[in-house]
Amino acid sequence: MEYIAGTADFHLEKSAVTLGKFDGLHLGHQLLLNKITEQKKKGLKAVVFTFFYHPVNLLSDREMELIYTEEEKQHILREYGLDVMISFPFTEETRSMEPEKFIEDILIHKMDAKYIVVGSDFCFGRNRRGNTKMLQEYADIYGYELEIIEKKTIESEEISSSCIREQISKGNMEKVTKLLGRSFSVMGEVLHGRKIGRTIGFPTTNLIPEKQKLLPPDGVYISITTIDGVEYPGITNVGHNPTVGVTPEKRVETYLFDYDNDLYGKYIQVSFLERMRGEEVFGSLEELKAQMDKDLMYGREYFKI
Ligand SMILES: Cc1cc2nc3c(=O)[nH]c(=O)nc-3n(C[C@H](O)[C@H](O)[C@H](O)COP(=O)(O)O)c2cc1C
Ligand SMILES: Nc1ncnc2c1ncn2[C@@H]1O[C@H](COP(=O)(O)OP(=O)(O)OP(=O)(O)O)[C@@H](O)[C@H]1O
Repeated sequence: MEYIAGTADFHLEKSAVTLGKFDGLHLGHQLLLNKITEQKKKGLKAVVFTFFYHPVNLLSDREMELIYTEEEKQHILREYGLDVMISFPFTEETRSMEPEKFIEDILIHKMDAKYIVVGSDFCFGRNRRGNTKMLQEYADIYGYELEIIEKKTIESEEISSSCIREQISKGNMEKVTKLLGRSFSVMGEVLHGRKIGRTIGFPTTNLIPEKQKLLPPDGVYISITTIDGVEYPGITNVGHNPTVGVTPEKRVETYLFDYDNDLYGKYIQVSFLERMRGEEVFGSLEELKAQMDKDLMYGREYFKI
């Protein structure tokens, strides 16, 4: 998959495009992604057009937390069979672009769009004036086919990135899995920890997620870790390890059942299945170990292993 980021200087030929923020790549988004990958049969390139936001949201000045980082999004889109991911700079200039100009300059001239699919509430351009009606009006003029998808719902609730972010923040991981159509995960390179874990019989893989990455509340989770395409069950702690001295950054630490190879430097994916408990401060390492033994038993029962 080609990744075009941070530049408005690109040119594609014959593309099938979907547009939006696509944070989470949830079940609703997947409907659109399936539509554009279907167009590959007709010789079109499957392209996802997203905006790259600065860590600080231009509109609210608050730091935005995202379900997936840019890098994670790329991994998932590659798995879905996309040809191109565009991460277009979201600047003052882009934000104030008239929607007609966006269609002409970006969709037609830069992307040569022959097929466009968006959700029914999709808005774009200055003051979000561009919408599906406008895209339809220009379809014949520029010769593209437009498909509009009704918002996907689950139990009469609309699926959106914002509602998924809310559920992640509450630690409702089973609900998150339902809405995403896959478990929420953190991907990254395994870093060296303080090597205390192994002294109490719990060696762990350490990930330090980017600041922008939204995480579920600190605590312990049932997890599955994917390493080189193979899935390993385990239990994961999210937090600052207060018992052994608070770490400066938040960590995602996983104890894998029945795995004892060296993982330092490997790129892994840790998926969160169920929240077990909050992160606690124990009086000693022995007390922490006793609780981790209980976590381990619960985890083994969960996976029936
Ligand atoms: C399943 C699990 C549960 C954990 N629970 C806690 C906890 O409740 N409180 C805490 O301070 N640390 C907790 N930790 C983190 C441990 O403090 C940490 O794994 C240990 O200090 C080893 O860190 P190291 O990898 O840097 O050596 C937990 C870790 C795991 C894997
Ligand atoms: N539930 C859904 N069903 C079908 N299409 C959707 C759904 N949610 C979003 N889309 C479409 O997917 C594209 C990307 O959506 P986008 O990520 O911008 O919005 P969102 O998922 O609703 O997130 P937010 O909650 O931040 O508004 C848009 O074309 C949008 O209309």
